[in-house]
Amino acid sequence: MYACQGSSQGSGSTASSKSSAVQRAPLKVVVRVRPLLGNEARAWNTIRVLSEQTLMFGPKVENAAADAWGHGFAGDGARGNKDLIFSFDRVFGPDCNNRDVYGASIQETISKLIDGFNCSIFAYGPTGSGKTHTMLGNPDEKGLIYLLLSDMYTRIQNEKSIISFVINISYLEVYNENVRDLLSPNSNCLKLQEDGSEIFVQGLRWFCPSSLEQVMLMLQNGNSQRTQHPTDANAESSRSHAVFQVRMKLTRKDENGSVVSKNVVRLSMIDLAGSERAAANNNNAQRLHEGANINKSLLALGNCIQSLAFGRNHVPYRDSKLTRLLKGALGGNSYTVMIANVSPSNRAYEETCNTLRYASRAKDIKNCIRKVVEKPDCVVAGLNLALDQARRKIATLTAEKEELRNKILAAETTQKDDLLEKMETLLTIMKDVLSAKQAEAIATDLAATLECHLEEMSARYDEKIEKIQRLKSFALCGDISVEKIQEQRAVKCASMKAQLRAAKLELKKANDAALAAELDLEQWLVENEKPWTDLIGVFKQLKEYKSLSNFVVCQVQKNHCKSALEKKVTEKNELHQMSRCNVTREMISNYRKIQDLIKNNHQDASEGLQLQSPTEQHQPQPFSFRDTPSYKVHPHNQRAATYRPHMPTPFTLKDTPPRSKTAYSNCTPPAAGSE
Ligand SMILES: Nc1ncnc2c1ncn2[C@@H]1O[C@H](COP(=O)(O)OP(=O)(O)OP(=O)(O)O)[C@@H](O)[C@H]1O
Repeated sequence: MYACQGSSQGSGSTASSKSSAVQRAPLKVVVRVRPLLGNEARAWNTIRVLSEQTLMFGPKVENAAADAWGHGFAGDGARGNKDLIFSFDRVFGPDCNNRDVYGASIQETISKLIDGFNCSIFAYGPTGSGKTHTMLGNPDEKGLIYLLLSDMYTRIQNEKSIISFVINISYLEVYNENVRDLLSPNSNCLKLQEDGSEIFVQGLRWFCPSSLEQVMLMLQNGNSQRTQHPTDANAESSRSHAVFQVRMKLTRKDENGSVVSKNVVRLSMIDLAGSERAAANNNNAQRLHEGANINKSLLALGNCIQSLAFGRNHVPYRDSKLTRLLKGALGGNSYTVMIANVSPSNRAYEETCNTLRYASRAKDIKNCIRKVVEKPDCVVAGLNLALDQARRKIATLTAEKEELRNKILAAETTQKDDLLEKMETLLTIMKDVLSAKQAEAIATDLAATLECHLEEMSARYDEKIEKIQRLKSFALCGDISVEKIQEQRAVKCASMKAQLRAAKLELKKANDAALAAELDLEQWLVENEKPWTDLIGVFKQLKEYKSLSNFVVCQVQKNHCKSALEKKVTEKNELHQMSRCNVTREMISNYRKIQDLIKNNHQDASEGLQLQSPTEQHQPQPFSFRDTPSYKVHPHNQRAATYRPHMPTPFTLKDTPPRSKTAYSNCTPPAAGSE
């Protein structure tokens, strides 16, 4: 709705502007006496308006005739009989409305603004005296701000052929010595910055409304943000000082359209918080704190007014945020109107008296006003402003950059998580595919087995049928039993077929599942081409690792075989060794048996045939293994004298050649274990 200017520039649009001609302009001070309100029916009236410029405060008894509204005067009270006469630029009695006040004291500020002068209007007075009623009004009675802006827009419309206007507005409040932007309620407390004689509010937003309606809407929004709390004197008491500012850039052109002059003027409209007695706050801690701050700032304002009125060199503007903000309006370059609002009720006796005294003193303040003409050296102000804006933009951009960096970091983390999640999904799909493939393989195997089985069964069945047929033809077997057999076979065959069908169905399901999983995988791969490619890389690597591991396994197996073989050889050798030992042992035993036999034969011969004693007749040849039948002297190796038994054939007696009895008589057996 509003074009935001984004400027924090406060009261000093004229920072580097040069004055054309300096004029001494006294503060215009008007007093407005509000009527006694419904709840003040029994109150005494402390003010009597004498003329358009004078009033009497605390009139004496003889002057205390009932006023036009039938109220008596406080002349006969303890604090009466003062008969103080005050004169001001204008006095508005209780019968005057906002339009009267506007027409007689404010309307002329429009001409001053368009002529190039800064203007300030502020409402001053105790709580419940009618400041807000005067400045803002209500739906039935528009306030001075509305009336002034409304006239200004009409004037702008009338003069747009010769003057072009650019209007910016801002609205702030000073509450408990903190400055808040009422048009950006979420903003923090704002800081005041001084640039020479001018005051800037850092971070204050300026808006560019396109119509009077927009201005009033913004004003309304700002008012809704303003701090208000009920007090004894006012149910809707404003507990802050509100400053509404309008900055106008005026560009005058001649009949040819050439720029004649440029002015940047400022109109400040201030609704001050009302002073009050601490006792009137019912001892509420927050209200007391507020009241103390309000009173402190109003006291600082009173001191500034006093210093300015007495022409002192030092004006204590820095004593409060309010006086710092009003520096331009009080004693500075501004045509200023002070509206002192007072209540005629004797309940506000002290406050009214003080207000009238300060207002009277303020009349002596003379501001130095000069036309604010935008000249080349004003460019410096513009540049300062631009610099200020650029700095703020840099700060904003830096903050945005930081925010973006954080967002990118967060996004990266999320993407990583996403990728991991996708990988997990892929793994799950792959597992599904694998199990589907395995199920398919099992089902295929089962189907093949069943088919084979069925074929085999069918063949056997056919065979049996044939056999039965044959038996039927030749044997006694009746038709009925053959039929039964056939029936049983058919049942078995049907069950086998059913099994086959079920297996085929399983196979189909497995196929479908595999297909679906493959499709899922394909889709996933399309969606996640990159992680898939990466995965393929991983799989390739895995394949390489697998072939490597196969190779290692082969090597291990080979080694294993080798060691098994070696073990077998060792076993064989051991067996061989054992069998050799056995043979030797058998040979020895055989040899002994032969010796015994020879002995026996020899005895028999000696007894029966009267043979010569072998010792006498035949010296037996010493036993040599050459005599054994297994000994073979190779014709080409006559020198070989080593006994090499023919291992598989055990040595037996029947293999020994017939020999003379004496030949064995003195034989000695070979040592056990020798070859
Ligand atoms: N001229 C007037 N005519 C009729 N009623 C008035 C007039 N001035 C003030 N009032 C009424 O007096 C009451 C107090 O007025 P207002 O809120 O404007 O006081 P105030 O000075 O702004 O007080 P505070 O400082 O506590 O905010 C209101 O109900 C208002 O309607």
